[in-house]
Amino acid sequence: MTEYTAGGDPGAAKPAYLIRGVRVVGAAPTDLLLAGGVVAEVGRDLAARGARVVDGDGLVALPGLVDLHTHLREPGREDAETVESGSRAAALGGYTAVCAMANTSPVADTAGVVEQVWRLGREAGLVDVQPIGAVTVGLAGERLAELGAMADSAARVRIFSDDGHCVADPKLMRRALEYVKAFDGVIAQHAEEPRLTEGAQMHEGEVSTRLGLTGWPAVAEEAIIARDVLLAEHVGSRLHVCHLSTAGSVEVLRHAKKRGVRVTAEVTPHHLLLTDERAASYDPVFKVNPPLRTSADVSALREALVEGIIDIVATDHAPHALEDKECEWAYARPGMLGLETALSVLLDVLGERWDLIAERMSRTPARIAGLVEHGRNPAPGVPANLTLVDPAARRTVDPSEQASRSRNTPYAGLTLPGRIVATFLRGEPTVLDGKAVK
Ligand SMILES: NC(=O)N[C@@H](CC(=O)O)C(=O)O
Repeated sequence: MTEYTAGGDPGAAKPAYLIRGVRVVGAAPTDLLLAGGVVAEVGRDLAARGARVVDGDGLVALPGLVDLHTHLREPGREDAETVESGSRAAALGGYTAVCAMANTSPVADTAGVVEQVWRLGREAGLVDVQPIGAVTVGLAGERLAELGAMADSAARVRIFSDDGHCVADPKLMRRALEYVKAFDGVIAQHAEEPRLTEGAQMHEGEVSTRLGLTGWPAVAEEAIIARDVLLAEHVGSRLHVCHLSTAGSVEVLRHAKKRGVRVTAEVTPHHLLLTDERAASYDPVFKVNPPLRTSADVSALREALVEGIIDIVATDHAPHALEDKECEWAYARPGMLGLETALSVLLDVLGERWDLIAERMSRTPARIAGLVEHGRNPAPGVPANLTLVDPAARRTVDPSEQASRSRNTPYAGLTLPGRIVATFLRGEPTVLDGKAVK
């Protein structure tokens, strides 16, 4: 009887894996044989034939998670994160692909920088790292970056974003939307009208008034989304809205989708769980852009995610070095870690709605990013990118246990459901028994 291996040169053959008795979304427990980089067989009581056996009893198999919004900080701030440390954090969080934001130093606004990030991702080999290119040179909002050269590069960039900054100039935004149509690209907008958020420290509302901190009004986000869906409709191009955070934004999006505008949107785990009341602690770990909003916003975001008005969950994983976070609120950088806790937060927020979780955290983000190897339910012949979750486990978040180089998780001390037991990238484990393999 032939022995299963991962294929290729027999001398260098990688072991095959047999996952026994795992629950695949929407189906009864089954065995999954991973060999040759793909799911080779699905069925009951498969013979191991040399494959390494993983006990899937009580576990759920999801298509590997896909994050459309990750800050990896390399090049430039390797003290906060590297492509490798961020990739490891992602794998431990159940991800098999992440899209790396362009606000590095130098900015990822040329073919050279996006290729560098892409190559570093391949070398780390823990998740597929798909670089996002900047929309404007140096994120300065003045001139379009080399979108075509980045699209034609080895990194094959399809998503462009000035995230951290809004493409505020409507003429430039229109041009960018027009330009990317040629290769079915998408502009991912950080929706923040800068004139309305000058000096802003937190959400503008009752809590900011009480604390005496300058507010970031909801309308600063909603006004840009309203403008951009109209521009996207006019041009017939694809718009993606980053980290949507207000109830009003949901209504604008609902209207745009009803009109058939080609718009998609993401929400972060933290905007689904935390509110602006956290700012009362003056702990800068809760400072983020866009800011934490009210409980009414949180409810609206949850409903919109279930309904599909919001298409996906994206982490906005934003690692920051200690000196950028352990300081006075006003001086702290905005941003929170997200990769290693996202699935647990979603289980807490949605409960065990596995098909919905697979849709919002894997299948749809893969489709938006054009990552055809990802976001597919395990079936014979499908690339073996998947993650195994133990839904019965609970864990208390400890910042010192994060694989990220940074410690700025807003969930420290919080007990959350679910644990990632294993992650497979093209049939090879990046995480086994809850630990990174390399
Ligand atoms: N989301 C954040 O709070 N921070 C982001 C950039 C940004 O959107 O400001 C970062 O890069 O740190």
